[in-house]
Amino acid sequence: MLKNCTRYLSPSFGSRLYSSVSNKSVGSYSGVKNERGNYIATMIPGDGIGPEISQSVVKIFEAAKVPIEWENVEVTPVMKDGVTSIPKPAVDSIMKTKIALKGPLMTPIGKGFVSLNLLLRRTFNLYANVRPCKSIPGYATLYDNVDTVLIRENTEGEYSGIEHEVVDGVMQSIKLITSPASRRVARFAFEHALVTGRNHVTVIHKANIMKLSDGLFLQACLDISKEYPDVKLDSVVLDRACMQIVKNPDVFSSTVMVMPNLYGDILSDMCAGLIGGLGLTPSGNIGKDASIFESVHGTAPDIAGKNMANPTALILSSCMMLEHMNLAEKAFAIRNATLNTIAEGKHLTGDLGGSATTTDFTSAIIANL
Ligand SMILES: NC(=O)C1=CN([C@@H]2O[C@H](COP(=O)(O)OP(=O)(O)OC[C@H]3O[C@@H](n4cnc5c(N)ncnc54)[C@H](O)[C@@H]3O)[C@@H](O)[C@H]2O)C=CC1
Ligand SMILES: O=C(O)CCC(=O)C(=O)O
Repeated sequence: MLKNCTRYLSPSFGSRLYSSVSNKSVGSYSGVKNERGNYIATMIPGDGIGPEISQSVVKIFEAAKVPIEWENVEVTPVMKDGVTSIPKPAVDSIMKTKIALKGPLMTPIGKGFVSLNLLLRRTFNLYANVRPCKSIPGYATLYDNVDTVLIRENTEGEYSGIEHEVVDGVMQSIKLITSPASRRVARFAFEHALVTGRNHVTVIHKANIMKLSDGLFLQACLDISKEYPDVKLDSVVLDRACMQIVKNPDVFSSTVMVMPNLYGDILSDMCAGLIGGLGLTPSGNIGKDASIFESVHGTAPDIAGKNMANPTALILSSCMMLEHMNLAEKAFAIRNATLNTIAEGKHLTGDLGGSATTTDFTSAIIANL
């Protein structure tokens, strides 16, 4: 059922297997090369720092001779029958290519159009959001042993977007949890645990308080675990998990955490903080028919347009994308060059305490390829 798992071992950085599962029924890439021997991938440059960091990936892919041609599309809010939608050229491109790299998209706070990031995930049924977070050798933080893999349900939960005013001064947001969505993300987590050799799944929940919704999520994981007798299952309530991760992240370094949507969003930013910040953490939104890879961070409006952004998170996301496309050698080369550049410490961007520009850092990675 599963392809053999290859661990990508780097002499300097050890295993950093970020790739998603390869079981077709759970989500794998099915694109084909064109007549020039290249795959076509959709590029959504995004807002804020998005165009700067996506340009960095484009340059690195060119230098590394990655067999990919980009199809650039913009994602801006368009109204269709009174509902916010994704522009048709973007939808058509992803339907065709089945794979995309996405810069961050801005969402207005407390008003305005719905999140286009969430809309993309729902439009393509990208039900599992894989967010790995691993300490960067040579970049010292309080911790040198972070190695977490977090899988977030990506289509419902607190992010269903069902909100209304009950009466003046009383608002209600619905947290929607369904058995099918919980079971499919649980199955993804078990498949991921198998292919990465972690062989352990930890459900993060608040079923002590949200007995029905989180209770259903937890039960779905328990049910699916019966199909995976070789994978250990346990569960931890969210608050305790947060305390344990900041006290000793190693506790979670041999398990795959799976959780409802909002918990995954918050915990993954917290994990990013343990290794040096949001400039460093990648993610993959995986679906059966398409997948979109993106940084965990947002548009960083405070530094946008200043050539100051750290492109590492998007570069590592692009490496996850390459692994998903079975281009593991290219992923290995680019990831190593990026991590080597950080470890050398000569061309660090401002978020890591340096003064290099995005373009300086990118050139240093290319020199290290
Ligand atoms: N998946 C996506 O596209 C996401 C989009 N957003 C959106 O982004 C906008 C801004 O959100 P914020 O809350 O300000 O979060 P943010 O992640 O954009 O920024 C938080 C802080 O981290 C820094 N930062 C983030 N990425 C960085 C990078 N690559 N290099 C250096 N520094 C970096 C920023 O400068 C800022 O100080 C909002 O509209 C939000 O809705 C937020 C998170 C994810
Ligand atoms: O869509 C947004 O603006 C924020 C989304 C976000 O933080 C996430 O779910 O990763």
